[in-house]
Amino acid sequence: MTIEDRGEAKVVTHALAKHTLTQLRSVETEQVAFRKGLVKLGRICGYEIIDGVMETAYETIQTPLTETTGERVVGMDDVVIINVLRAATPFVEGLLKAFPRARQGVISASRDESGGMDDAGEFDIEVDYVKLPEIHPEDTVIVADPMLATGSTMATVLEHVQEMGDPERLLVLAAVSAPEGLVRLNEQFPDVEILSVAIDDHLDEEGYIVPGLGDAGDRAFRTT
Ligand SMILES: O=P(O)(O)OC[C@H]1O[C@H](OP(=O)(O)OP(=O)(O)O)[C@H](O)[C@@H]1O
Ligand SMILES: O=c1cc[nH]c(=O)[nH]1
Ligand SMILES: [Mg+2]
Repeated sequence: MTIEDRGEAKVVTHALAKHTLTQLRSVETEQVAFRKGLVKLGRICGYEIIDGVMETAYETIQTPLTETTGERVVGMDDVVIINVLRAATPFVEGLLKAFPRARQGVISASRDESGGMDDAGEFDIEVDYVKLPEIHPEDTVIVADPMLATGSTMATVLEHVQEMGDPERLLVLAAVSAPEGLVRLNEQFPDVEILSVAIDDHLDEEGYIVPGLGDAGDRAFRTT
């Protein structure tokens, strides 16, 4: 099993996930490699969710030669993936390789960085576009965003997602999380499972994760 429960979050410890995240962290990694790295990490995390979070069931099948027992992942057709624009777009592209039939939602939510963090360590969040599917009781919902910093964006997104229904599992998937964001989400959304490839050290005074990987959206989209 390459998912470890660290209390505040489950951590994806697969060697290829760590390797890929290290490439993403490096300042030498330019836009195309950065974007491809996020796609790759999304695919690895998708496979890890299948292996470490979802369940399998046995069933009898007929091969061309004989009847035998096979194993299938339960609920592959009941997966919903939410793309938090914009940095999650390549991450979600990778996740979709693991869950090609997922129903998808899109929400544009981003930090208003003009006023900085407030005294509580939070940002105002601008929500420009919301298109989420209905969520059913049997669903596994994965809300993907590579960066979980103060948790302001994800808290806003989760409020919108919860309005769409009550799924069997609600997962937040991040590449890098800060302790501050994990504390906030665990307090505000105790039933949400958080999965991250890394839990970093702290946030700097501008709300960036340290050591982190910088601004994921800017690096993937070549903006400043
Ligand atoms: O936990 P928080 O403090 O809310 O920070 C995390 C958010 O910041 C980044 O998005 P950003 O606002 O930079 O938007 P972008 O994806 O368009 O770059 C990131 O992709 C998260 O959505
Ligand atoms: O470190 C951070 C924090 C928020 N958003 C990012 O892209 N990076
Ligand atoms: Mg950004």
